[in-house]
Amino acid sequence: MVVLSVPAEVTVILLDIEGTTTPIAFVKDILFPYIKENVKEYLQTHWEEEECQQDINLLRKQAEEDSHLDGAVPIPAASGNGADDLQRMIQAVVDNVCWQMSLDRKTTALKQLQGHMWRAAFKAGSMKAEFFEDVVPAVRKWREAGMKVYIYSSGSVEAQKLLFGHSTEGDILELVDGHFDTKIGHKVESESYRKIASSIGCSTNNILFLTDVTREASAAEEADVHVAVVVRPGNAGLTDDEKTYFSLITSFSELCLPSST
Ligand SMILES: CSCCC(=O)C(=O)COP(=O)(O)O
Ligand SMILES: [Mg+2]
Repeated sequence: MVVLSVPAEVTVILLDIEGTTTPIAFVKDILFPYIKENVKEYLQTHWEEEECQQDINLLRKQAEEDSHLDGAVPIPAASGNGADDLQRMIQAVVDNVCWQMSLDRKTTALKQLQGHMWRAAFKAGSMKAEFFEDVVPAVRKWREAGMKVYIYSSGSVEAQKLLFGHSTEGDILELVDGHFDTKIGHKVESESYRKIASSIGCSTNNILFLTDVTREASAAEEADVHVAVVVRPGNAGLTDDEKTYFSLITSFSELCLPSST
């Protein structure tokens, strides 16, 4: 088995979700279709609720920022014109969500609404999150060895907790020391990794970040975070240069901690 030695200064392992702990297929074939199929009904049912109104306000703000983009869908403010007005707004939100999802955008606004929508399905037990089989045993081992384990995903912290709390491996939320999402910054910006280190209370070089996306790995590395790119079935292919440049792993079991034999 190929082994990647974890540098001695590493005390924190920071994990991406989609393509790293969890198959991209689970996200693309289960989580995202659920949103597309249910968003209209969800908005009709929850429109008056404060949480839903906050989500819509955030989406409207994002739509304003996106107005220069090709195909962007604006979300009008209420004109106070009764039921027709409401249906027009709901349709605009649906169209905006579908447009963002067609581009796999990682905006905080989209991710927040998605997290709130998945809540019902996870809590009802009709959806269970998938993890690669090496993930749970490796994370347990790292924690036993004294490592802290954090998550950094574009999915909202609330959505992350749903996945870890309702997985095919059971409730594995206790295996995670903390969660970060795009509220701390985007994953392709190196400043996000400095902020994460500061929030954890460590130096950036105490962190090892595992991700499937090389742009995220480069941003982390620019902040002096150690990185390894995770190669999983269904992940996007890497160029020859990327394969040469980055440390690659295909399973968490390939990581060898400093004290391990
Ligand atoms: C954790 S929520 C489900 C996945 C998701 O919406 C997403 O955007 C995952 O992105 P990641 O940063 O984990 O690759
Ligand atoms: Mg990912």
